[in-house]
Amino acid sequence: MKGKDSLQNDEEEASSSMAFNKLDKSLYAPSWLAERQVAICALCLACKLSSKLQKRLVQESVITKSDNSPVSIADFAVQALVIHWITRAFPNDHFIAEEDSTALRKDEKLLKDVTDAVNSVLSIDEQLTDSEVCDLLDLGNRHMGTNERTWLLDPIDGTKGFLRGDQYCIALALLKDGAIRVGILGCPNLPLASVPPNSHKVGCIFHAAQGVGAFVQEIERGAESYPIRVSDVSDPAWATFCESWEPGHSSHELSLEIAKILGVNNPSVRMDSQCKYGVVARGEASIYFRFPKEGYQENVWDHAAGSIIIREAGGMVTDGFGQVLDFSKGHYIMQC
Ligand SMILES: Nc1ncnc2c1ncn2[C@@H]1O[C@H](COP(=O)(O)O)[C@@H](OP(=O)(O)O)[C@H]1O
Ligand SMILES: [Mg+2]
Ligand SMILES: [Mg+2]
Ligand SMILES: [Mg+2]
Repeated sequence: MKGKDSLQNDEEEASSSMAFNKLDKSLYAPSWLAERQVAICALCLACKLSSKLQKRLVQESVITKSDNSPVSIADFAVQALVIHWITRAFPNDHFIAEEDSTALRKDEKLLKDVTDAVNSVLSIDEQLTDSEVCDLLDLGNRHMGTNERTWLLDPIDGTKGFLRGDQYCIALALLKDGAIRVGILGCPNLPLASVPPNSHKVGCIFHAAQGVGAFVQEIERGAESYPIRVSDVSDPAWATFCESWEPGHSSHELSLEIAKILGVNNPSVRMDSQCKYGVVARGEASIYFRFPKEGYQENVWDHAAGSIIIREAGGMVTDGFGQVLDFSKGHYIMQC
């Protein structure tokens, strides 16, 4: 079964919509085809790089940031690579990304390792210099205007999982006119699972665009996309919920308490990163609970891509009070 709204079909849809567009602009909904194609290509390459780096992980190359969270060569290298790829196609676009070059500019060896890592997946004529890598990283800190096209990037989401050898993902979303329009999650360690005929394979990319639907595919350029839907379980007794692996990121006690009140019988699925959104979007779990400590402000790049994938798969993402999330105010998520 191939998705009715897969990337290939979008091409025809987009060209016929162009004619339609001339008649009535207000009825024309863009399918963000070029953005999705470029972003999927970027994440295919980035997943290849992160998988390589996860296999030869050297703990000494892990730095602790000012908020006590870890960052590795992979976080820097993937951010530079993805921004390089997106900027080539869309040179005027802006970025809000998790990392910057501060640590690398102070450590020659670390910078060289990061540049070597990025160049290991680029062709000979595309090789980047140390200074280009730093500049690309810092494009992630450009402030946006209200209507600018802005990509929200988490180069390695779930860095703790990545360092443990577990789940992590690369998360990219496009914000335009105050709303998330496109979301892509590259999940190199997540099985394709329920997607025949590739169910034995590990590694998948979830992607969605506003009004187009949500899909999953193998981590391969041009791979076929399959539509996904959230679970249709309506009785909480049959529901499965997922939550962070790290108890410091989300209270396991509180989610257990709420699950009991709802009458959920199944044990929780604990997993790092926005892979949880992917698992819910394809119906393998019904709920994702996240209860950080009081005062913690969630970053836009930790939820933007996952949110649109859930919404396009027929689900809902809100804060604890049922309010829709606002990704348009800078680094932090606000309530609408
Ligand atoms: N005290 C805290 N509470 C909630 N989230 C936190 C946190 N400290 C870090 N995080 C965020 O949790 C993300 C990982 O989510 P999860 O627990 O679902 O794997 C981290 O992303 P990074 O790994 O990109 O830094 C980080 O942004
Ligand atoms: Mg981090
Ligand atoms: Mg993150
Ligand atoms: Mg990160």
